[in-house]
Amino acid sequence: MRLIRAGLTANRAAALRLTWWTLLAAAPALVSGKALAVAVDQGFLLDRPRTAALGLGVFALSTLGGAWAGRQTYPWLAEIVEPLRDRLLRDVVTGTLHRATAPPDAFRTPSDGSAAVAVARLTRQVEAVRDALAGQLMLLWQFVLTVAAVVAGTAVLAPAAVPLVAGPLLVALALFAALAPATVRRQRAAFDAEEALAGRTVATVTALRDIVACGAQEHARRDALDAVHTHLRTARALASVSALRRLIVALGAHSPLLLVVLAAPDLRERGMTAGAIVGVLAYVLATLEPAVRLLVQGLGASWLRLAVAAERLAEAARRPEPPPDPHPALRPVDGSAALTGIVFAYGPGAEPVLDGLDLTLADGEHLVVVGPSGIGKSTLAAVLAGMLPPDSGRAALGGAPLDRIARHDLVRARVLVPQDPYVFAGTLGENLRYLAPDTPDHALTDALMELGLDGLAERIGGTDGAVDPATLSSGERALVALARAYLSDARLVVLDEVTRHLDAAAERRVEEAFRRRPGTVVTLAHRMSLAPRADRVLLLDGTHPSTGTHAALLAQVPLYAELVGHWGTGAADPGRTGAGRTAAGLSSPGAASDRSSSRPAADPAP
Ligand SMILES: Nc1ncnc2c1ncn2[C@@H]1O[C@H](COP(=O)(O)OP(=O)(O)OP(=O)(O)O)[C@@H](O)[C@H]1O
Repeated sequence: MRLIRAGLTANRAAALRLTWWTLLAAAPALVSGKALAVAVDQGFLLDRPRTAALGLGVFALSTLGGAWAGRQTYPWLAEIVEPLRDRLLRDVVTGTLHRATAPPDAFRTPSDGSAAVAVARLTRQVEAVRDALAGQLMLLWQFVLTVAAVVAGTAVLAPAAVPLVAGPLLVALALFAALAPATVRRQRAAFDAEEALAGRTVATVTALRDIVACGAQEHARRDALDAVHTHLRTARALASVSALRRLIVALGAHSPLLLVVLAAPDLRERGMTAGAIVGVLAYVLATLEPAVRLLVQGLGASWLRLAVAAERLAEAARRPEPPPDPHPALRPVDGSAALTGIVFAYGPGAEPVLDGLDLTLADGEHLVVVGPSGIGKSTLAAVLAGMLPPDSGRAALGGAPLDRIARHDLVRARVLVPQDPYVFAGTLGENLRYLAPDTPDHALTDALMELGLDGLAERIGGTDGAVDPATLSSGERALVALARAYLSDARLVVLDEVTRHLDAAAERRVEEAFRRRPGTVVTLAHRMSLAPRADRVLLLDGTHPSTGTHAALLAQVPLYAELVGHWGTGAADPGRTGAGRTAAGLSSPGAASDRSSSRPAADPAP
């Protein structure tokens, strides 16, 4: 019922059109009595065959018109029923699959053990419910309007006959409504008994050999007979309800006929014409009787079947309550980060790239990560950003463990700009607003100036100008990606060697822009030039990572001094020359205060 009500209110327009066409389809019921009365009173009784034929012709034409109007109701009926069917089907399939995949102890799995079979069976049941629902809805609609037409027609033709027609009808309908709950109960009991009997029979037949082997024939026979008797009892109870339904039809449709015939002399004395009485009889016999019979027997039986089937489908649509999450999601509160004992390897048998790494970052701190090429800087960046889950150890962002942060919160909390940043075809504004769609125009303009993108913006016609990624230089692509990260809400920004695409001046400008922006910045550096200006530097050397200020590392870590020396002498990127890697191999433990431990430790800073 809830589903039907929801369907009708959701599609008011279709419900109104359905009412309109059903009203037209019921029109013959209204016209038929009057047309017959005219044919009798002014045709047959006055010996005017043409008038009689005219009256009968109107009757026939109105019937044809009613049939045509009846045909128009179906598309609107479908408009109401089809969405209901879709919804029911979705709920039932979802509910079944949810229960099938729920933990076995918490929820019952489908009895045949196969969700696919259960879904297929329920889908067929939904189709049956859809058909039954459409039929019942139509029946109910037509009944209400037909009865209204009969009562209105009788009131016009022979007002004194209205109580004779409407009185028994109302009593019959009241009885029908009062009996409905008991009938539903009996129908359900009959359904259950039938299913139990079928189940018992299948079980007995499939276990026949075992039953004979155990000598349990008598027991099996008793069980089967019990099920048969229960089925018989419930079927009889249902049959008695069917008999009552026949009585209701007799009361609602046949007794008015009898009453009008018995009261005919009296009605004649009170001024009713013979034609009017024939008209009322036509209303009762040709219109009211079929309508009541259809309602009580048609609606009665299949509505009950529908109610029981819908009840079962509702049970199938029930979704298991999700078990309470023992680890509810957490949100990062700031841009701080903490890595503790991080071990990460690309594959089960592979040598770990990060092996027991510790690192803590305060909110707002700027860290530069240096080290030879291939040492694990990008891997560290991906672990820090929650893109690579570590094999062991704990990673936290803003006080929340990374694996407890919901995806959408993580996306907002941090941004990683990769070595080869991505620019998509679209306007410059769309590219820059990608992570922060609500950025106002003035903030966009400020960011362009801050990062040195104003030249590009001018060239392509402002932030609404189209960006063609293929025509941008790698430096411009890097700047677009950097500006995108700059405008985001992320409190942790990780820049993976992206500034290598920029010249030293542009790199400095970007660095200063990010200095003014609130939040933590981790820069994986290809040049040592960034290190002296960072709050801290992390040197990855494969076995003994070290952190500290540039000055402290320079003084205490030979590898670091070597890297800076290479840079100072104008050598190419030491990481890429391989000099760093060699130096890493040569460096001795204990060179810096936090390198003395045998366990690699990036914290604390000296
Ligand atoms: N997807 C991957 N699958 C397997 N091994 C990988 C993968 N990505 C990186 N590696 C290996 O992990 C190690 C660390 O790589 P990573 O890219 O983190 O180093 P890096 O210090 O960032 O290097 P570079 O400075 O050259 O970017 C390297 O030996 C690399 O070959």
